[in-house]
Amino acid sequence: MALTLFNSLTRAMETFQPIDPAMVRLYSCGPTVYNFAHLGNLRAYVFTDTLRRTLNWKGWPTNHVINITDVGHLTSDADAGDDKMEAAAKAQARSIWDIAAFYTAAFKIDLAHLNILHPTLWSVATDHIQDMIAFGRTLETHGATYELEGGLYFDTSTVPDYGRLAGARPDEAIGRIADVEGKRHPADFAVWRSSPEGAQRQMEWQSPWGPGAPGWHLECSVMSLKYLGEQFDIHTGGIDHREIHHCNEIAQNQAFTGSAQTGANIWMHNNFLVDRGAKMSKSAGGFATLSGLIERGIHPLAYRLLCLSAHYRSELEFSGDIVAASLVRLKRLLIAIEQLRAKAGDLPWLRIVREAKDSRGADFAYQRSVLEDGLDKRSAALIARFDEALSNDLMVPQALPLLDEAVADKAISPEMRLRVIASMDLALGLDLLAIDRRSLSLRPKEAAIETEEIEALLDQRQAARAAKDFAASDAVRDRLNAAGIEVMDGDPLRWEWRPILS
Ligand SMILES: Nc1ncnc2c1ncn2[C@@H]1O[C@H](COP(=O)(O)OP(=O)(O)OP(=O)(O)O)[C@@H](O)[C@H]1O
Ligand SMILES: [Zn+2]
Repeated sequence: MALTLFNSLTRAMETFQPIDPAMVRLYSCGPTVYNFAHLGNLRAYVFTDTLRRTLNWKGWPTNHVINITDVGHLTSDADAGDDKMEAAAKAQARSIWDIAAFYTAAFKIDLAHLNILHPTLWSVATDHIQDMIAFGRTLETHGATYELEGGLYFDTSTVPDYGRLAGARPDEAIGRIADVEGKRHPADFAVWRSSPEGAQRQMEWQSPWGPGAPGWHLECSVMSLKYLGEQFDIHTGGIDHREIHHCNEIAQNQAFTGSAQTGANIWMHNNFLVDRGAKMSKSAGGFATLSGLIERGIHPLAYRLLCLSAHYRSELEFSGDIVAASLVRLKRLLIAIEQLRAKAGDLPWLRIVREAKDSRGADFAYQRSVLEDGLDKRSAALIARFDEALSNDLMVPQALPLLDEAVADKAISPEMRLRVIASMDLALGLDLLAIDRRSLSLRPKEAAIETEEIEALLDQRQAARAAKDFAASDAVRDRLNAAGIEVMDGDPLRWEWRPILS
């Protein structure tokens, strides 16, 4: 089935046609590593991972590059303020290199918790300074820049359709500030920022424009070009990047190549995770992190499931209750899968499912051929409907219920149902055959009770209810509540509990 994707550039659904079907080239804007990623940032990478897994599931190998921004991202995307890395280093009295190494490692741990596959390549901005300088020189020789005291600036009037991605009219300033003396147009931006006279930055390099550091937009243009070529298939990022960062990348790409090509055929943007109770911003501080969720007893894959429950182009609301509900949904799924596994016996194909985790961009054709070989008609129909949902601009919320259908369809043998689930999970990444209900039950750090005790009390409560001793069953519930555990009874599969989050 053809894959249709929404292209932010044309604002239309397009049939995906890879430039080279033997290797789809995909670039994702990576994190700025000056702090822990917040849950909103991580939604962007669950989206990217779902896209990449979908491509692999549909038979395309991907060369997937994610960058690490360890220099150049200013506190305002609109080209003003301090470098986020410099500011964090100052605030924490640590070296930038320390900060970058620490938060890069923390980011990769978050991704592993979310079962996000490693890209083919991590590219670190500070490893590419000379490439960036060379790129800037070319922009200069192509007449796309001008020099100011603050550094080398890109002249946005030199590209004919500047801001097309943002959907802005050429006479609109797209919310820029013109506080840099001599800037010709508010939208012009720094390609290279010179170090201010007398003030040495922790991170600075010699350049034809004096000592300084690259602009944030330059990094992505340079690294995508270096590893994926002048025109590649798909570029991803959060919706906030559509307005400035990606417009500027495109402008640089066009000035560099001297063509109207934007750098990527398809530009895709995930919408935001919003928390009505708190600001989802690294710079603002006080944000929700994945490790924070884990400490409160929420398994990270419950957060992944929450991300998958909304289409990537819709806003997704976050709250303690919503993610706790997602944990219950995942638990129910795992209980049902456990029961299927008990009936199915040995699953010799599990090994290849595990190995898919190290794929680094390889397609899943082999894994799928093993899993789907000899499927009966009903199972094949489920897979076909799953394919249809994913192929419709990654309509994962419509694909998820098919997992439940696969679990429940008694007309299909348990072993075959499990193979269908395993194939679907290659694209969904919920790790359904690697974790079980028990591994999902993380005891909240603050909880005054051990998991075994919770389970034992639940059994007691179930027995009391069966014996119609409601006073005893209520007493157990109250005890659990007091320890920060909410009891959900009446579940036909098994009584459950979840941490009280709000
Ligand atoms: N609330 C959110 N929901 C979804 N994606 C988001 C959200 N906030 C940021 N993103 C995306 O997360 C990715 C990583 O962003 P990055 O590390 O550059 O964050 P940042 O801009 O420094 O953080 P912040 O803006 O929160 O201070 C980007 O693709 C960005 O668009
Ligand atoms: Zn970028």
